[in-house]
Amino acid sequence: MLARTALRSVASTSRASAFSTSAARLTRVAVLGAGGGIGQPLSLLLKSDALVSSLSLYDIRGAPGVAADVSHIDTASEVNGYAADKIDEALEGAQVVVIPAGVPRKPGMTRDDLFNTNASIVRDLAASIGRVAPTAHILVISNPVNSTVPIVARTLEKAGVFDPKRVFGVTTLDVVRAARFTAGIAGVKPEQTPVTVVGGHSGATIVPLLSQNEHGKAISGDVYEKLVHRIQFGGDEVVKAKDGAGSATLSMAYAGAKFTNALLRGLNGEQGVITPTFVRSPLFEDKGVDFFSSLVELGPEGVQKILPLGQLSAEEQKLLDACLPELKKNIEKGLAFVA
Ligand SMILES: NC(=O)C1=CN([C@@H]2O[C@H](COP(=O)(O)OP(=O)(O)OC[C@H]3O[C@@H](n4cnc5c(N)ncnc54)[C@H](O)[C@@H]3O)[C@@H](O)[C@H]2O)C=CC1
Ligand SMILES: O=C([O-])CC(=O)C(=O)O
Repeated sequence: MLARTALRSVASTSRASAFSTSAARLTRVAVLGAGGGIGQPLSLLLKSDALVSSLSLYDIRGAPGVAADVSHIDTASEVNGYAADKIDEALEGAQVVVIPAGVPRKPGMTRDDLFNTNASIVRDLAASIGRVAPTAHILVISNPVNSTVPIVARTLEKAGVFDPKRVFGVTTLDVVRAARFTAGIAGVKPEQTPVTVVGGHSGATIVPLLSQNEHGKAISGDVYEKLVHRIQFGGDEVVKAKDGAGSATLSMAYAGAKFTNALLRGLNGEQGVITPTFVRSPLFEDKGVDFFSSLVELGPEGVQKILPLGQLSAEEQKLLDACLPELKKNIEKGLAFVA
């Protein structure tokens, strides 16, 4: 029952461009890293979201140009661009802050290899948010997500403004890939194969719960193994194809806009907005894993309810067992960086 309701709700978040306008509390959204490969198309998609009333685009390079460009689009929201020394102005009044700032992978690198560069970028941005927009909802895209989300949480905690209902790691691209790849195998439309993906956002920490979808459940043996591997390592596929020019940007912008729209609908009081996201979570606290991605119901204050995983197959239990120790290490690395 839970699984069925949850899957219907995930499917309901799949209309990234069918942005609802009714009874909307309009929202000021800031994008930090708006000049980058993800930031630019994400800003474009957010300009098309009727729930966004004001878009604040910030980057250490190029944000005013992106803002001027995007601002010509004929939707009602206002757009402003902010250069490197204008972080405070960019964050002023922001209710939602999306962070795709930081370096992407090159072939041969793991997401964890980005830690040395991206940890301090994310920590410093989180400190600015804590100071200027302490009640904003923060959506972290920058990798390694398994560590950058704990970095944001601990930085806000140190500033005395951490609210676990308002900090999210964006794992939507794993959900998008899982639906797409499963549909391809099943020969149906991706709307028919919503897959809940839990855990974290890198390799073995990505755990797709294929058994909870009727089409996913029918996939077994070698095809199942290959599908799980493709969902877990979909990012590598893009990194390899881009051959040194970066990682997923367009599909990530789509996923980022989709998650932002889900959050905005929840903030606006829409009922039953449920999607996986990486949050401070009690689900595996007893195993020392304080952040975990699972289905989360989004509401007027952000995280409204963290849902249990539901029934797992024997294969999924094995994947989860492999996920938890690696995720724990990634989380501890992030927390230790701030401490
Ligand atoms: N969560 C997910 O599923 C995914 C996460 N990513 C991650 O997103 C991040 C960004 O990727 P891309 O956009 O492809 O990289 P990019 O290099 O094209 O863009 C990053 C942007 O961040 C800006 N930046 C760097 N330091 C900054 C700071 N202190 N303040 C504001 N802006 C700053 C850069 O000037 C650049 O414009 C990477 O860490 C990548 O690994 C990428 C794909 C999926
Ligand atoms: O693979 C990467 O480095 C970017 C990413 O997180 C993804 O595409 O899932």
